[in-house]
Formats: sequence, C-alpha cells, structure tokens
Amino acid sequence: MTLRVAVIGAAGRMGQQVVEAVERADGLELAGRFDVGDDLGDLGGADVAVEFTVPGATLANVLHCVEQGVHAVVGTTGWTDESMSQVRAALAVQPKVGVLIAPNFAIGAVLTMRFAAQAARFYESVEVIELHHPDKVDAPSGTAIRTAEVIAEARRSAAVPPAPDATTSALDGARGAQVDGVPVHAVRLRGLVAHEEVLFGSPGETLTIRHDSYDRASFMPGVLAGVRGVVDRPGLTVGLEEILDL
Ligand SMILES: NC(=O)C1=CN([C@@H]2O[C@H](COP(=O)(O)OP(=O)(O)OC[C@H]3O[C@@H](n4cnc5c(N)ncnc54)[C@H](OP(=O)(O)O)[C@@H]3O)[C@@H](O)[C@H]2O)C=CC1
Ligand SMILES: O=C(O)C1=N[C@H](C(=O)O)C[C@H](O)C1
Repeated sequence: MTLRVAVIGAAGRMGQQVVEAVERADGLELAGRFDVGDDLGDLGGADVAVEFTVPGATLANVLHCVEQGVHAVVGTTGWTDESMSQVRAALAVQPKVGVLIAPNFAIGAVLTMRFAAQAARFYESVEVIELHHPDKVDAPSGTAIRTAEVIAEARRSAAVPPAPDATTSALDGARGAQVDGVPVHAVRLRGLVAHEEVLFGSPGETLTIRHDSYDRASFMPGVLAGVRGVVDRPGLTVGLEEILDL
C-alpha cells in the first residue's frame, strides 16, 4: 500500500530534503507541500504529515494533523511536557492516530544518547557541547537537551553525586546552561551542520562520545523509518529509538 505524505515546513532546510526523500522513496507519494501562511486543510489527503517548522508553530500544526486524523512525524524542537500533554489529550479523541516526536532522526545521534545514558553512572563529571550552523534559532539544541536529560536520569538512578565544580566566579554563560544539572554549551559556526559531543571524566580518564551530521541527508533514513512506523503506532511516541527498537 502506498502512503501519502504531506510535508509541513516544506520550503525550509529540512522540509526541502524531506520532499525529495519522499519523492524518491518506494511506497511513499508526496501529498502536498505546506509552509508558513498556507492553510493546512485536509493536508492534501495525506496519511502522514512530516513537520519541520519552528518551535512556535509546531504544536498548532500537530494538533491540526491529529484533528484531521493524519499521523504526524515531527522533528521540530521546543517541545515541553506541557505541549506533549496537549498532543496526548488530542490523541485521546483520535485513538487510531499516531504522532512521533523525535529531537534527532540521525542514527548516530540516537546512538549517542543511548551510549551516553549507559556511560553516565560511571563518571564523576559530564558536560555536553552541541555545535550547529548559525541559522539555527534555538539554543541549546533539542538533541542536547534530551541528551542531558537522559544522562541526568541515569545519574539519579545510580545516586551519582553532582559533578565537582569549584567555580566561584564566572562570566555569564561561561559554564553553559544547566539542563537537569548537566552543563550544556552551544556553539554556532558557519560551515557546521549539526554536531554533539558528550564529555565524561573521572580521575585519570575521560570518555568523549561525538556525533557529526555533515549533511541533512543523515536525517532522511530516520524520517522515512518514522513515516513507515508511525502508522502502526497509535498514540504519542517520543524518540526514534522506539521505532528502531533500540
Ligand atoms: N529532529 C531532527 O532530526 C531535526 C530537527 N531539526 C529541527 O527542525 C526545525 C526546522 O529546522 P530547519 O529546516 O533547519 O529550519 P528552517 O527555518 O530552514 O525551516 C523551517 C520552515 O518552516 C516554515 N514555517 C514557519 N512557520 C510555519 C508554520 N506556522 N507553518 C508551516 N511552515 C512554517 C519556515 O518559513 P519561514 O522561514 O518563512 O519562517 C521555514 O520554511 C528546527 O526546530 C530544527 O531544530 C532540524 C534538523 C534535524
Ligand atoms: O536545527 C538543526 O539544524 C537541528 N536541530 C535539531 C536539534 O535542535 O536537536 C536536530 C539537529 O541537531 C539539527
């Protein structure tokens, strides 16, 4: 059966790549391209909508998809517990619809989060550095926030004490943003696409886990796996790892 796929944010950096990937993929057909100012309507009769827009627009777009009975695969950042609760409430009245929200569709980024969670309980110190192209509007990245959260969760479960830090005076921002107790640093640099480093340290050793997306092509296999997987997963799924059975 052919799945009809609409792309919301179709004129953007990710949206353009998704349009091409859908057009090239076996068993998928482009149902429509939507961008800012367009009426989403019935999403061109789509079965699945892929949403890559901006943090301020994504919730309304996803709620519209759910109301229309259209499954959604969402890569836009900025999701909170509160906005996810609104999606769950909308899905409760559309029990056949699935929504997948994933901060990162690159397999290496998903593995980085998984490996970081595994390593977290063995090290005293941890810091996350994310590095992106300078056109990115949010900081820190959704991926870095999620990475810090899974590390913090693993450290809490293992009763690891707070990381040592003797800093008593610092310029604003010098120690990064605290995400669930984990310092997260954001670099914006022309030439980059999307990159993340997780640094762990204990006496006498460090462990660095690094992932680099050099091209947005890196996200497409994950997006397509999400499109094919979401139709059989009613309700809200958070993270591509659920679809990949990681
Ligand atoms: N999960 C993942 O794997 C990845 C997630 N991302 C995330 O995806 C999002 C998009 O990134 P990127 O493609 O680089 O951003 P872009 O700014 O290139 O694209 C966003 C597009 O959405 C459009 N847009 C804005 N508001 C709306 C709206 N209400 N309805 C429909 N379209 C709208 C924008 O139009 P205009 O420019 O005119 O405002 C633009 O064309 C970001 O949150 C980013 O962090 C990015 C890469 C991978
Ligand atoms: O804006 C981007 O480019 C990216 N955004 C996502 C994020 O904020 O984590 C995913 C990836 O890092 C690329």
